[in-house]
Amino acid sequence: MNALAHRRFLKMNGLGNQITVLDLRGTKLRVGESDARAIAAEPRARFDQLMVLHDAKTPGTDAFVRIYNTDGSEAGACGNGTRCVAWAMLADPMMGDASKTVLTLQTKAGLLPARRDSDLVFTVDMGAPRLAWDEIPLAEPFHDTAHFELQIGPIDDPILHTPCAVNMGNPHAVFFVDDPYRFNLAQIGPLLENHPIFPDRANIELAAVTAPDHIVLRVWERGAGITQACGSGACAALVAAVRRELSARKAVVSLPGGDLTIEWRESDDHVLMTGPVEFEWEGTLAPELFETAAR
Ligand SMILES: N[C@@H](CCC[C@H](N)C(=O)O)C(=O)O
Repeated sequence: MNALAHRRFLKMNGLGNQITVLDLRGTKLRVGESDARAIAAEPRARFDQLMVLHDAKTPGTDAFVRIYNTDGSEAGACGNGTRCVAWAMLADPMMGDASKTVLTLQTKAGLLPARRDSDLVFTVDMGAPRLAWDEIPLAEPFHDTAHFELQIGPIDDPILHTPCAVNMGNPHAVFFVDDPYRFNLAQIGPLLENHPIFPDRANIELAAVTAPDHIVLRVWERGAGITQACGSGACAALVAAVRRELSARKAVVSLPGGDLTIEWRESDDHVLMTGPVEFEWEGTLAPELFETAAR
């Protein structure tokens, strides 16, 4: 039997971004790509991102977190998922430590300190954006990653040819448009995500700056498709808007699932994301899940 069978999971969401939290601390268990895909296919455990907690690897951190997309691929950061994990580790009756209000998670992209602001609202320090072409990464050495030319045959709308690239623990390409809702994101998302200029693929953002402190955003997520919200995408959109001199360093980013407040702090270059979480239910992983996936 798959060793993950019968493990408890928490089903949560951050602004409708579907998050499942699985606590494997104190074990040597690991989630493989096919395990992640099997869990994503289970209606009660279904996720856009699976946040898997492992024992901390570094002194001063509370857990090492591996992040999986629905296609089984791994991501370096997940803003909405980090808020959900923070809730689980601070407030869940089984695994939470209610005496604490702050914690630091480590992912393969770095450290993510999180703070509980109120019952269901958390702020995550998403770190400093990485902006050099080879850090995003891009396949070609563009000097100005804030404004580079992207040729894409089947898409003839010139507005979709000049993105701003930002790495927020994962690669993002932000396209500034008049109205994100006028585009067929399901059609253009996969074409842009898999464009050869993005060797690690990319999350695709359509952003409209409606005021210096307000951005309307839709996201096509690498490995997960259209989601109701993407925390790192909201951070990338704000950073891109500042780089293009379109917005202030602090703004509300409105996604289909709701609003995040994002600040790109001048003092240390870090990006702070504040938003809510919602606990939906808990369950245990059924053994049949993995048997079906193995066939
Ligand atoms: N929804 C997330 C981002 C998840 C990772 C992304 N799909 C990737 O593979 O880079 C968020 O809230 O940041």
